[in-house]
Amino acid sequence: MFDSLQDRLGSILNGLTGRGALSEKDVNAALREVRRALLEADVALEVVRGFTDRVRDKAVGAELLKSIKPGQMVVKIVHDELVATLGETQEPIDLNAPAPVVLMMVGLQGSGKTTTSAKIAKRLTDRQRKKVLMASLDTRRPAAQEQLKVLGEQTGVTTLPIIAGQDPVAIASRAKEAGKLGGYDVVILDTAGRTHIDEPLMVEMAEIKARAAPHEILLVADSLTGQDAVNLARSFDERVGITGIVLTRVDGDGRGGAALSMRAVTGKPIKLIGTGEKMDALEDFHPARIADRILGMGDIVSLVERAAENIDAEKAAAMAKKMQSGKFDMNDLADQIRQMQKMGGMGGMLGMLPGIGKMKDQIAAAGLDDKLFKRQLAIISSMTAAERKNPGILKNSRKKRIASGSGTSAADINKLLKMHRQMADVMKAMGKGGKGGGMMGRMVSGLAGKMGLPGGGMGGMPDLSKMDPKEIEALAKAAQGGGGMPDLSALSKGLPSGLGGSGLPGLPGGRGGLPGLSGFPGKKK
Ligand SMILES: Nc1nc2c(ncn2[C@@H]2O[C@H](COP(=O)(O)OP(=O)(O)OP(=O)(O)O)[C@@H](O)[C@H]2O)c(=O)[nH]1
Repeated sequence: MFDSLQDRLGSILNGLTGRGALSEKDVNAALREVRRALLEADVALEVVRGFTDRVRDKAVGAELLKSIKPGQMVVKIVHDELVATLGETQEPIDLNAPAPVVLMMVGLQGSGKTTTSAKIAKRLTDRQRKKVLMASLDTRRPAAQEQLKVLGEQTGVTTLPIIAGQDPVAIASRAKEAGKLGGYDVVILDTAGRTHIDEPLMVEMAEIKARAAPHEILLVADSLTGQDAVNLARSFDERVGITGIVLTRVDGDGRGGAALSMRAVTGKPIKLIGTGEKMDALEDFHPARIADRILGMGDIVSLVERAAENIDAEKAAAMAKKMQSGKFDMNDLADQIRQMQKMGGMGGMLGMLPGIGKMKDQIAAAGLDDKLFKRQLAIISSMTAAERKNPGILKNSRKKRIASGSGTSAADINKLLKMHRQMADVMKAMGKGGKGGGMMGRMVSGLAGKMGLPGGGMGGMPDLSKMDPKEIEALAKAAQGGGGMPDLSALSKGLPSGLGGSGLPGLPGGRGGLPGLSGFPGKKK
């Protein structure tokens, strides 16, 4: 399964992984090969285009991680994009409805509908202890109802007794009624197929749907038919409305085009895959596992994931050092803001402190949420590299340009600059007198810990109780006024007694550059 694609992608990406540097040209050349490989695997053209475009965008803009070669990064990007294309998460059959839950199986003749119905029935019986009733609605092919009966006997699943001459819609009604009366959890309706989609088939499906009110309509499609399977899914969805797809004969499909295109083209999830003729040859469709199988480079993917985690911790440590030396430019400020965003913004950060979680709504209402960070980041990214390094050179005319470039006002820019100046001052002051990285350093490494990264103290939260009260006081004083950051000294008044202060927070302090932490506890009793 996916063998040929695995071989092709493997050799293309292997050619990249060993190299120390990659140019845009290298990436483009590799992506051309990837594109060809996907097309040869019968992946839909529109899916291939979107896929390679997104990989290119991400690969070109990717932040290079120390200890990771650029090619390895590309492998990870391709992997993630495969997972996204396949649908991200596994979607099980949904049985969340009043019993009996009706599953309607639709598809063309010979796609594996009857076999799959029995496989699903067996799985629900064995794994989920469901009481399942199966009914064949195929009155066209003489042996069809008998075939399901035999499979039912084989798997120990009850089938609806056959009444000769009854039409499909009547059988559907009878099955549902029998399901109700017999206390069944699930009723599976195996509908008739055709060699191709035609009007009578669609009319019949619509009538059965109206009568049986199925909770799931699962299209059974043959993986080996590639793009035809995808087009079939689209047509069935338009006419009948499907809720999911079961792809059969995946065991014989070396190309995988249907599996890869289905979700992106139809928007409907592949829920299960058939991997053989035996009754237990049915597997959940896990996008991440399928991507692993297609790419066969699991080691590299997890290597990059680990490195990305470490880099955050390293960044935090480097930031602490920078702050100590007082070299804190607009790039560093942007990094800080991004860190805060990662933590879920001001609300998210405060939510980690005991007793403050409830204030989140007030913080959001006061506009101190992500929007503020976004505005601040927009301002910084509208500056030139030189301005970011040394914001002191910004003239009023440039401020106006930046304001219009970032959709803000000159006042916003002044606030941000003031905030930066004050933060830099505080860092410098703390760096001189500070020990062990200063408060901000500890805060940063504390936050890193909270994110599950190495280097955090006290379960990751900045351990304010161990901090020198003078340090906090100095920071708070220097931080008053200016800037667009919230003044936490006001917030802290609302902290429960154990954390100092009383009464409700007077939100927002608003003028504070850096959060005024004066109200935080100095030492624990
Ligand atoms: N290798 C393999 N064979 C399968 C799979 N699913 C079904 N088959 C085989 O495909 C053949 C046709 O399956 P059926 O279940 O009879 O197909 P159907 O869609 O019900 O066909 P009609 O009843 O004619 O509409 C059978 O021989 C199955 O054993 C699968 O996942 N892998």
